[in-house]
Amino acid sequence: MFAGYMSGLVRNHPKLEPGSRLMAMLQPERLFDVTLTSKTLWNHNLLQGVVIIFLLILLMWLQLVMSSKTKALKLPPGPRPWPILGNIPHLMGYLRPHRRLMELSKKYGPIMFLRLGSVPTVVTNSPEIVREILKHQDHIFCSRPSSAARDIMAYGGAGFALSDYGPHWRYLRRVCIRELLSPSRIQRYEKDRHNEAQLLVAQVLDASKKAQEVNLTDLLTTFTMNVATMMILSKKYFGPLALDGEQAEAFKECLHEGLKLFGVFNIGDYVPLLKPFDLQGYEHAMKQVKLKEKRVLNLIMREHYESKARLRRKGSCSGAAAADDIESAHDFVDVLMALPGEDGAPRLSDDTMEALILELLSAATDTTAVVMEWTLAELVRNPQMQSRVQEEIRTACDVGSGIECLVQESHLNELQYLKAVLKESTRLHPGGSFPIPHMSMEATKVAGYDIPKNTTVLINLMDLGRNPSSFDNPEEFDPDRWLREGNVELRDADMRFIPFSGGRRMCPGASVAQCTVMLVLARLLQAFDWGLPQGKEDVDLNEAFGLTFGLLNPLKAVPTCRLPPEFYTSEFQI
Ligand code: HEM
Repeated sequence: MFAGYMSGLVRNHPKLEPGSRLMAMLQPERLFDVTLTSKTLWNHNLLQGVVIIFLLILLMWLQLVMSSKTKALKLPPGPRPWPILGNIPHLMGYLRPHRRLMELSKKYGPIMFLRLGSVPTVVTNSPEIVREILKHQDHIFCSRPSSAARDIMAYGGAGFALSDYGPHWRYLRRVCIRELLSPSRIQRYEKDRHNEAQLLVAQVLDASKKAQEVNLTDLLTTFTMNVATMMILSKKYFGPLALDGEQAEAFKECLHEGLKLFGVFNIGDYVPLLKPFDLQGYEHAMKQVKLKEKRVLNLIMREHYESKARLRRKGSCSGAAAADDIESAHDFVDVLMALPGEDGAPRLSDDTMEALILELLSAATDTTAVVMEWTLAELVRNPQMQSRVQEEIRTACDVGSGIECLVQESHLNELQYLKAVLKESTRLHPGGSFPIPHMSMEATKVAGYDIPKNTTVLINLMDLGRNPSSFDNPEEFDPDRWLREGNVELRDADMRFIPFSGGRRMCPGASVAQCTVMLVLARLLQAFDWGLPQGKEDVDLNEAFGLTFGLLNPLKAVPTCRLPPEFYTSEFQI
């Protein structure tokens, strides 16, 4: 969520020294990602320039007043803030700010205080501090900071992933878990996951016939997108057998652009006096995305309203009761529409439903795809581990006489080594750089330090999982460490790594995500041996930086069929 930090600002200057970084930043065309708005502002509007300078002086004065107040507090250690920009210059020029924060944590310790513009921020990489924040003081650290992205693209946080903590969040989260993410609901969509996974295998086979290597990143993203839309909208948008190509393209585009913009560092969120000027042009871009989102979501809502109306007409013609309740809902959107409010009115507004659909799709797709991508990347570079997983699958699926059946969700519990591989992969390569930021709802103390009200909390997931105080040889990919510990489940009670975060804001999609990831990994490994493309000696394990946290370069690998031909064309239905 907090991805993209300063990369958007000084993307072209990764090697600048700290002093020159600031100078580069203060040059308007570099600081503000040359856009139409910035050009207009700086080149043609002297008056606005004067207003900005006046506002900056005002801000400096306000900061002086504020800092005299916070001097009385014992804040966690951190680099000394600059006027107005606070610690923003300490992060500038780094393409991967989570790595820069790892460096700073080495200097300042497990809990670090940064002032990003005017936003107080705590950064941690320590399981003790994480437990303090997400377990013992979860009731204090469970709200979300506001941002232009939330206000513009996410309907002001009308869904629940980005909403402030309170009754609205509680109600929507409960509905989503009950109607979409409970064990019985997850089971209901098993057939869709099975079919999509089988189609993925067929696609790999197809792609491998055309070119030796396969772009797994693309295939996995399409797969997760379809699984999510089938679950939420009962409609498949992408790849073979998909419906409505035009709508799919529009959908893909706005989800993709939206996620990208959620990851940028929008200076107006941190220096509020600059907000009205939209100096980087991000807010303008967000408004454009919002228009696209609205068009797609309105269409989805209209289709659902029309199908409800058709059902109602059919019901009244045949004398049957109108199909307007949760019991007869066809998909999750129907459920949302049927939630009872006061006096028979619908409980949720169209905006709230649209916000929910959007955030569930965004939360479910890229995260799941990148977790699969990293795990496969590790297995491609570790052929012995790959063979061990395949042997485990073969044993679990053995139906006698050396014949293997297709691996199903019912086999997944037996695949302990695959679970350990997945766990180790998410420890080293979490789905995102930080969980969605939390915000303190009142002033408190953590590890003896004062934490002011409205402090944003960033848990550096990669740094946490590689903390040498938690693991021996933390940089090494060693799935056996979990077998030695005797726990291959993704939840770590000590919070030494938290792929799904923890506390009341913990990812509600964790179970369906694990089941989907395990199934796809098992299918792809049962069906194929995966090798490096010709001429490649290793997989490039550099991570991209963004809202989610995939490989910098798409994962390409060479599949070789392992099983008899009929396996690849087996029936889709189970
Ligand atoms: C492997 C895949 C996934 C990973 C790694 C992942 C990870 C996360 C993380 C780290 C958070 C932030 C929690 C926090 O704020 O402390 C989160 C929140 C969330 N996730 Fe996931 N997630 C995954 C899949 C899914 C799926 C499949 C869904 C839904 C179908 C989903 C829905 C959500 C929602 C709605 C939130 C916001 C929760 C709230 O604010 O109360 N996620 N996820």
